[in-house]
Amino acid sequence: MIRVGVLGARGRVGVEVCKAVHAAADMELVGAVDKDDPLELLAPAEVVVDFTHPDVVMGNLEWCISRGIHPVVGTTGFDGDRLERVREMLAANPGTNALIAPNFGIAAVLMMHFAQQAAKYFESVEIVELHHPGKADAPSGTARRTAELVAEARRKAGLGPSPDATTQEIDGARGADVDGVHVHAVRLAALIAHQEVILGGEGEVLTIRHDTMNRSSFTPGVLLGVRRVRSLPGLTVGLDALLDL
Ligand SMILES: NC(=O)C1=CN([C@@H]2O[C@H](COP(=O)(O)OP(=O)(O)OC[C@H]3O[C@@H](n4cnc5c(N)ncnc54)[C@H](OP(=O)(O)O)[C@@H]3O)[C@@H](O)[C@H]2O)C=CC1
Ligand SMILES: O=C(O)C1=N[C@H](C(=O)O)C[C@H](O)C1
Repeated sequence: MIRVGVLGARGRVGVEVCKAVHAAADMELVGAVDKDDPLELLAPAEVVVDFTHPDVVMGNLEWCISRGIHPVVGTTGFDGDRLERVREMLAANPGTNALIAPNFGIAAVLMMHFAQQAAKYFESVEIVELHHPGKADAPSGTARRTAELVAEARRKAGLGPSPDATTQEIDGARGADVDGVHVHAVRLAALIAHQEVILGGEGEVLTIRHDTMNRSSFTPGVLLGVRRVRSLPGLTVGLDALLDL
């Protein structure tokens, strides 16, 4: 049995993760912690799943890693600096591993992978992510990671920036520039999490779209991460590394 703790246990995703861990035959839910609960409740855990908030996740990681607990992190807001700090924490605590994935949905991971594969064939690419209005970070972690993957593929293919003649603009009209890829963030009541990667070439447009229909969609990926994190040395970023793509 894997002893699992959950941080953000009363949140939109945390509730689903607790249910999934509880139902898994090879896992025991040993601690379910939310805001203002003592982290010490997680002390019996081997693996802690974090779906909290970008403002608090680094402190949670420090607490877990310094105790030899392997974190599986869905919370977003990670940039290169944050990932480097996690690597340093892990280096100071050998034998402890961490998995940080901007999206645990299998279809979402495939959408990112397909976008990366397609990128080299198109002159233009932009990303539109659409989320519920309760989301703290923009652009989403998924959009940020997709933009990085697409940008890497374009660089490898020798492609320059997507063509764009804009010389006059209201601030933000062209979205955020993530590694040279324009990313647009929509926040709208009734949505959960959605993304379109729009690729344009010679007389053709390819749209790769992903829709999250409910938050239980994240749990198979989270459980896979919980099962694997103890044997993945150091820091693993993205669920794709576990999916034999
Ligand atoms: N990687 C992935 O697949 C996915 C990632 N996410 C990300 O996960 C994060 C959480 O999303 P979501 O569940 O929608 O958010 P919610 O706000 O619904 O849940 C977060 C929960 O964490 C609690 N919390 C806040 N601070 C702490 C703390 N210090 N310790 C413990 N719990 C705390 C919140 O309490 P309170 O409300 O009182 O502040 C809340 O109950 C976001 O960053 C989101 O982008 C979301 C979906 C999928
Ligand atoms: O906040 C959310 O809801 C989600 N966050 C993640 C992200 O920022 O990419 C994953 C998914 O989009 C849902």
